[in-house]
This record gives sequence, structure tokens and C-alpha cells, in this order.
Amino acid sequence: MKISAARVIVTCPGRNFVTLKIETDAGVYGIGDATLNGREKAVVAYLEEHVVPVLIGRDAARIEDAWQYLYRGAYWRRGPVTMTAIAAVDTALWDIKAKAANMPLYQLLGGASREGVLVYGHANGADVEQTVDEVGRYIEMGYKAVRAQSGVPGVKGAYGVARGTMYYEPADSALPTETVWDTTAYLNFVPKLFERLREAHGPDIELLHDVHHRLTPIEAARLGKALEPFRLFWMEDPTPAENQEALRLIRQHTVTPIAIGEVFNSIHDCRALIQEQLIDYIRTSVVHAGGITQLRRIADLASLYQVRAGCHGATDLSPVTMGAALHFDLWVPNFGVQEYMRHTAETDAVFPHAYRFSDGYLHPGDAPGHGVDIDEALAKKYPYDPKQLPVARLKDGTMWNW
Ligand SMILES: O=C(O)[C@@H](O)[C@@H](O)[C@H](O)[C@H](O)CO
Repeated sequence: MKISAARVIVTCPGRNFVTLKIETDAGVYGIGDATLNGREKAVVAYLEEHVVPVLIGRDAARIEDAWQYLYRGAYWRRGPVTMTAIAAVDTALWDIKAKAANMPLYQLLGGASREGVLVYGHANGADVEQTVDEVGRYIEMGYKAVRAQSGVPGVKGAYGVARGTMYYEPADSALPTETVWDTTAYLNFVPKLFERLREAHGPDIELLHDVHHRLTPIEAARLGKALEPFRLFWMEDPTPAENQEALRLIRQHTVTPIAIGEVFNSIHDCRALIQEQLIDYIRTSVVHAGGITQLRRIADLASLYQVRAGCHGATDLSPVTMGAALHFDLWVPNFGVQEYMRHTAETDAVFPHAYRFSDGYLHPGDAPGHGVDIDEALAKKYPYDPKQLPVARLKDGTMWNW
């Protein structure tokens, strides 16, 4: 079965998505997500200029060889653009292999390790009481795990605060929106938020929180310690993870579990954090960490250290990534949780999918392949709309981490 064509499809049904479609001479095709939020066209160019030409004529069944060829063969290894492009190819080839075998992808990976995939939803409120209500709404919808983010008094445009309700979308403008960050206000506020959430919703619901890379190591240690009485499922991205030694310091001070990895693109980014047991959950995703092929390797390494998978699943990861991630999650022995930010109805219509939500769990479905397709005619109706992620500054104007 040879690759006969490969095409990049860019569409904006509410937000931008980049999709790679690989066709074979056997008539079977596969779909891969190649979306890198705010940098979409860089991946489009990488795929069109450097990847598609070397795919034509290759044996579609040789997934590992294609991965190694694109990774080693480029000489310039790693990086989000390269690894997102490799992920798109890898995901499309796994889709083809599973379709050709007439099996859902999770069967090819080794079969289901569980009945369903525990997911967490996003409750975002402008203030404490609205966030308490939003968490309640998710509990009513059946969620067993909810991430809570709230507006912080005195902080304009805090991360995670909804403009709409169900569909938080930070990439909102052609030029980056400027937000202001205030660590003191944030650190004074967050423990009060979780105290109130536990008071309102009791001890059993799993609560998560995303710090979004904004603290210094000692501040993150302080936050983790302050949150201990409220038993978080995890505290996500407490510090920017380029400085991995920071996690040693944080770990000495708190037993609040830590999740990191959504901006990682290689197993090498994860290695020290996993081997030194500095994190509890690894958040690498199918789309940004080189596809199913590398994600399996990361998960196997993590399993040796009781680190569990908690894949990134924001709306900027397309339904194709969600579908592929759910097959991975259903199989992976060391599974923790899957992030699930619902896509809009427009996005769902462009990407018909087999996965379904029921009572706090998602199931990838049993359609052959990863179970997600693209309606190309509909996709054409939504042209690319350039949007970038916001930036953050401290009150005195200093650039900070958004
Ligand atoms: O935990 C998360 O899902 C976030 O950190 C993301 O929403 C992140 O901000 C976006 O994926 C950036 O594109």
C-alpha cells in the first residue's frame, strides 16, 4: 500500500485547524492533526515544502520508518514545528493501518485497558462564586473531574477566564492581546478559591488547576503547600519547564501532585522530570509530541516511575487529536486523565467523529482507524483567520510568561 497523495487542509470553523490527509493507492486514507496554535502557517510550510514531497511513493504501512526518516533525516531535530508535522504524518499513518486492518486504533495498540477514558472539563468564572457555579454545572453534566480557573481581583484578563462559557479560546486577535500579571494577587486568591470549592462541592470531586507557567520555583512551592488541604488532582505547569531543576525545589515543599508537558515535543524534554519523579502526570499530546509513536515511548518510560498520562486536550488540538488521544488513553496502562475542552458545534461538524461522552468518560468508539474524518467541502467554507495567543506583562511593563 503506497502513499499516492498528501494534502494540507487549513480551515477555521470557529478557530484555525491544520489537517494532513494522506491517500494511498489502495483507496484507504488517513487524517492527522497539525495545528500549532498561533503558528499554524509555519507547520503548513514545513509539511508542504519538506514533508509531503518525501511521502509520495512510500509504503504507508512502515510507520516507524517514516517517523525515524522524518526525525533523524531532517538533521535539525525536535522543536514544535517539526514535531507537529511529524505527528500529523504519524497519526494519519496509524489511521490508515487501523482502517486497513478494519479495527479501531486502540485494538492495534494492544486493546482496551479500561471501559472508558476519565476526562476533565473546564469551569471558568469571572469570580469565586461564578466559578463555584460553573464547577457545579460540570458536576451536573456528569463530570468526575473539573479544572477550575477564576478571574483574580485586580488582574485584567487572567488566564482561563471565559469570554463565552463552554468554549474558552485564548487566541483571539491577529496581533497578540496584552494581559497584565500580578503574582501577589494570584497567590493570595487561589487558596481561597479552592477552599470555597471544597466547601460547596465536597471532598470527592476531582479538582484541577492550571498555573500556566507563571510562578517562580519558590512561589510554586508556596502555592502547592497552601493548596494541600483542598486535595487537588493536580497543579499544572507551576513554573516554565525549561528550568527542570526548579521542580526539585517545588517537590521538597509540597505533596500537591504536579502535571507538566503540554509544550514538550520530545521524549528528551520529559526524561529528567520522569526519571527523577519530579512530576506525577505527563501532559504531552499526540499532536505536539510526535504522534502516537513517540507518545507510546514516553508513556512506557513514565510507567517505570509511576508517572501517568494526562494528555493535553484544549480546543486548539483538533477533534483528530482528541480521537487519536482517546484510543491511546483507552490502551495506555498508566493512564491518569484526559483533558476535554469541548469544541464548538461548527468544529464538530467539520470533523465528524466516533468518540462520545457519557457520565464523565469519553470512549473513542469502534469505527476503524481513529474514528475522526474531515468534511472537506464544509472545511472550505471557513477560510484561515490569523489569530495569535496573548502575551503577558507585569504591572511595570516587564514581559512575563502568558
Ligand atoms: O491546559 C491547557 O489546556 C492550556 O494550558 C491550554 O489551553 C493552552 O493555553 C493552549 O493550548 C495554548 O494554545
